[in-house]
Amino acid sequence: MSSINMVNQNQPYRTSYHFQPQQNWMNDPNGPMYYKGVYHLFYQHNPEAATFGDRMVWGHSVSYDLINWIHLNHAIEPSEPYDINSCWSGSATILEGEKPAILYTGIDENKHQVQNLALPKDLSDPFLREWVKHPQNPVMTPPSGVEVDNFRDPSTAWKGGDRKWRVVIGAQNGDEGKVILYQSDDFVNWTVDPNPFYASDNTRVCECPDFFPVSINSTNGLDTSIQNASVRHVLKISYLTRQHDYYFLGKYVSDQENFIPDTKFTGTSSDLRFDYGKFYASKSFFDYAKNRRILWGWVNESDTSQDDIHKGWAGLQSIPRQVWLDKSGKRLIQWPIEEVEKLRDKQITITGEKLTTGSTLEVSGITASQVDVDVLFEIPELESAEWLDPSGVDPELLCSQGDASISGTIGPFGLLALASKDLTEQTAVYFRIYKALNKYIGLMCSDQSRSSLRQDLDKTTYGTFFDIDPNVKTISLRILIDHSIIESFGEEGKVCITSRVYPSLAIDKEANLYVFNNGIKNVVISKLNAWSMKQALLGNEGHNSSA
Ligand SMILES: OC[C@H]1O[C@@](CO)(OC[C@@]2(O[C@H]3O[C@H](CO)[C@@H](O)[C@H](O)[C@H]3O)O[C@H](CO)[C@@H](O)[C@@H]2O)[C@@H](O)[C@@H]1O
Repeated sequence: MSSINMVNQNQPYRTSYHFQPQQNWMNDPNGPMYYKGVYHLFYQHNPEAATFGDRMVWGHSVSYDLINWIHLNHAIEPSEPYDINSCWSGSATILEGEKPAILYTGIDENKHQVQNLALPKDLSDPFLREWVKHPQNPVMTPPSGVEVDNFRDPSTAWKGGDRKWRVVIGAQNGDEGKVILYQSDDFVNWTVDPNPFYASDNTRVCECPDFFPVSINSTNGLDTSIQNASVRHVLKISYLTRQHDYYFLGKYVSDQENFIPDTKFTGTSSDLRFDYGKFYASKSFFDYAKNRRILWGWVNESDTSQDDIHKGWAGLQSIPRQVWLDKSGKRLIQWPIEEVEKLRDKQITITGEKLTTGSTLEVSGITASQVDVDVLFEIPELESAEWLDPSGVDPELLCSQGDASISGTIGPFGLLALASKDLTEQTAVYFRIYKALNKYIGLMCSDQSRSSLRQDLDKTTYGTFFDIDPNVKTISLRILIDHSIIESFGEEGKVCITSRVYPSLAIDKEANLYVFNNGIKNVVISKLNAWSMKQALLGNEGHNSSA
């Protein structure tokens, strides 16, 4: 077994079970799919440097379980006039006869954005190592009313009732952001629909649109082409100007090419997001091996570009998340795929522990820099929650104004992740509970302000509201900690917050984990399980090495 990871020497911030290339820059997940027993992840990669580059390629890795990965050669690289200045994001579609196809954005010789088609050279190779660019490329060029340098990121295609293929592409015209629809009989010749599939004023370009159906009565995923009256659809847009992934639930009528979102984009905290921290340019795929829809997202850096150059790498992918429609029909639920649990090692359990005001309890005996924690808090005195009218209140601002040390009636309570022994460094992921008109609401915060003694980092505090079921009087929190990333899932995946942190003291064995309650009222740890996490395997073909 040879170690081939060139940049993993003395690197406390490199992850153990989150996907990253061996070195250099990575951004968007591209073309995830399942083919002949193998999961494929392609990704935006600059093989030359730890910064975004002007010759972006499609990195390619394969896995049997979405956790342990084998790195392959680049799948798609600039080579032709239609992609000579970069191969940008795109998606995979499985065509009839189980034939995968990739549509990707090429930056052409004039720096215009065009869409290109690539097909596998050898369908009998489950790793799909080689890809052939189609002779008719580019298969789409910027249509009228779309800026030539803002026409990108084709989605996975789906079939309508008329058996024609459809695909959506992100675009911009002036201040207007657009998602435009193309149709094709053969996947090569595409016709633009004159009406935008979706448009939003004052947003500028809609990057990486993703469009998929969700079941109204099951957590199972659905094939992107499903034709069924009892499904809802999700349109996700990555708004460049905000650097967040927003989604809209709605109704799709394929014969009218019409998507009717339940809500409009407001630019306020009431818009639905996959994640209220760092999570961008996400992409989902239907895993027909396990009948589920899986979502990947790019989690970018909070350290400086100079730091990235020094480390020799930048950018992570989230743990793949299974995604389905909440019973309320009003939002999506996301949960780390079950396979991540294979990495669980030593386990610590705490049950029935009362947390009085000001208490801090260490969760010892696990590797706190590399851990999966699942905790259920009981709130015995829910009725005593403070009053809050959430309308017009920005939850992120609320989280940053009152940090984890400031008492409320119920909360703040939660976890202190990647904390130093003296608590001068800590990332607090916590809740506050409020009473609103006819309901209780939770505020979930991830406070990075004390995550590091270093000053030159992005330490933005994140936050979001969610509804609480008053009959249950419990709140759950699952967090995946992996050296420089913390992925937090509140209330069984109703709300997610991902952060990147670069502690200077709380690294490796010096990292600690605590449960705390700074609220006036007691809360109870109904059950806490924490597992040290093993390293995932990540290596080049023919080699094995740890992530
Ligand atoms: O890799 C290109 C694909 O990535 C997307 C979405 O993430 O566009 C990314 C984008 O931003 C990159 O460049 C910025 C510098 O120009 C840099 O600050 C950022 O960190 C990079 O991710 O690339 C273009 C061009 O630079 C910019 O407009 C985008 O925001 C996707 O749309 C592309 O297909």
